[in-house]
Amino acid sequence: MVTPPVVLTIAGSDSGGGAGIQADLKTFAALGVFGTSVITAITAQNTLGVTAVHPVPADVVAAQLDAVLGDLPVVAVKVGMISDPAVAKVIAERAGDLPNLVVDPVLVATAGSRLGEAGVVGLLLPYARVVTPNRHEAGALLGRRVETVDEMVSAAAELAALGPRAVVVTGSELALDVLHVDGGSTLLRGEPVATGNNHGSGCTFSSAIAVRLAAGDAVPSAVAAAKDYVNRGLRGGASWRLGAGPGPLDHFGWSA
Ligand SMILES: Nc1ncnc2c1ncn2[C@@H]1O[C@H](COP(=O)(O)OP(=O)(O)OP(=O)(O)O)[C@@H](O)[C@H]1O
Ligand SMILES: Cc1ncc(CO)c(N)n1
Repeated sequence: MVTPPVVLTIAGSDSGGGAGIQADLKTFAALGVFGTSVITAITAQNTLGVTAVHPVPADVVAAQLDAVLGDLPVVAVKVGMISDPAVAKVIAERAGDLPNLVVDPVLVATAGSRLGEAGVVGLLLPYARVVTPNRHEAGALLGRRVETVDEMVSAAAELAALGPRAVVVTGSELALDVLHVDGGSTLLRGEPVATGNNHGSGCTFSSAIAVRLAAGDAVPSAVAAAKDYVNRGLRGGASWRLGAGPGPLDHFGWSA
């Protein structure tokens, strides 16, 4: 086999396996890249919720980053859960070594637990090639409500003005996302999937974007491919039962 591209996720661990680092590494494996990981926090979590969060100290995050970047040829990076400003600073200081940086603002888990702060995630926006908030996260970053499609369009443009080269405000169950890139906005319409199993959809989406950027795609085609991959994962997992709450996606096409 030829040497695969190396992609890095900097994120929190979800013990339930559906979101966070676990969703990211599954996405990387499914899409044919070699996944590496820097863990920012350990969460005790399942499909019903989060029962404990243990942040990893900033110096240990820095050591993980240096270990990966000092040895492996990372070509794209996804950032998920960051709850500590000192960890955001460690990442920002190494931004020059983090190509194709996709930042997924993780603020609240599906079941309602707080996992991050808008003020901390905001520190990373200037370094991002792509930022992928859902409507709620976009609203938290801007300090107002973002609900309608018009509000998603203006939020994407305002977030782009904070420094990232592109912004995707995702519409969750609407399957309608707004992409802002190169000064213009595009509506991305997907096929809505009727499913309760959406735990980790945002993690999967941002990781899949990083994979396509690693392959050299421009942002619009990377985002379109990621949206398609998430849609297949949601459809595949729509009728399985993994846990009593919102379950994970089918990352590997097992249900196809
Ligand atoms: N039920 C659905 N049917 C079709 N597409 C969906 C559905 N739910 C989410 N998506 C798509 O999945 C992608 C991820 O966006 P989503 O808004 O779910 O992320 P998120 O809310 O950040 O996820 P998370 O719950 O992991 O935080 C987007 O392209 C969105 O349109
Ligand atoms: C660790 C972690 N990261 C991200 C999310 C968002 O889905 C989650 N629930 N848990």
